[in-house]
Amino acid sequence: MGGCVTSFTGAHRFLSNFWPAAVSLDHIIYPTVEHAYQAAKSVEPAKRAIVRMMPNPAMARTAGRRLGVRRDWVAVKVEVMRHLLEQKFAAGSHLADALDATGEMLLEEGNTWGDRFWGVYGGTGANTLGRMLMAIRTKNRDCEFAALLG
Ligand SMILES: Nc1nc(O)c(N)c(N[C@@H]2O[C@H](COP(=O)(O)O)[C@@H](O)[C@H]2O)n1
Repeated sequence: MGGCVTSFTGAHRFLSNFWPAAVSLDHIIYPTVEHAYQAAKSVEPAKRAIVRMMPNPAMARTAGRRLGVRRDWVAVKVEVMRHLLEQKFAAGSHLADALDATGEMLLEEGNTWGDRFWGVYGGTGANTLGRMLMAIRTKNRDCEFAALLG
């Protein structure tokens, strides 16, 4: 199955970081990747707790953006995101199955909020989130193949 997912909406909403999925950050569980990613901007447990308690991911994002980021944030944020997404789409989970069902489709978080780092806005962007999801999709398949071979 080729083609392209150009926004994480509708049937592909589960690809968004706003989708409910319990993930762990430093042994604390967060309700969505967005909650955990935004909390990770700070190393202070009290600030992380404020983000974790937000009732929805949009509010977690707003709260996270007000934290003031840790000094190494730019250096670590991609690895933080990868760590969280690997949990969300852990091989064998129903979300991993849904990701696998996207076949060979190009995954792009086309967006209206101007994000050209994680997604694509106005036809351009690094699409870092989409590329990570496609890499996890491939990795999960490789693991499954390796397990079949024993
Ligand atoms: N679904 C969704 N709705 C929005 O309104 C968004 N802004 C996003 N983007 C997500 O925000 C995170 C990046 O936040 P920072 O710019 O680093 O503060 C990342 O998870 C994007 O996917 N998504």
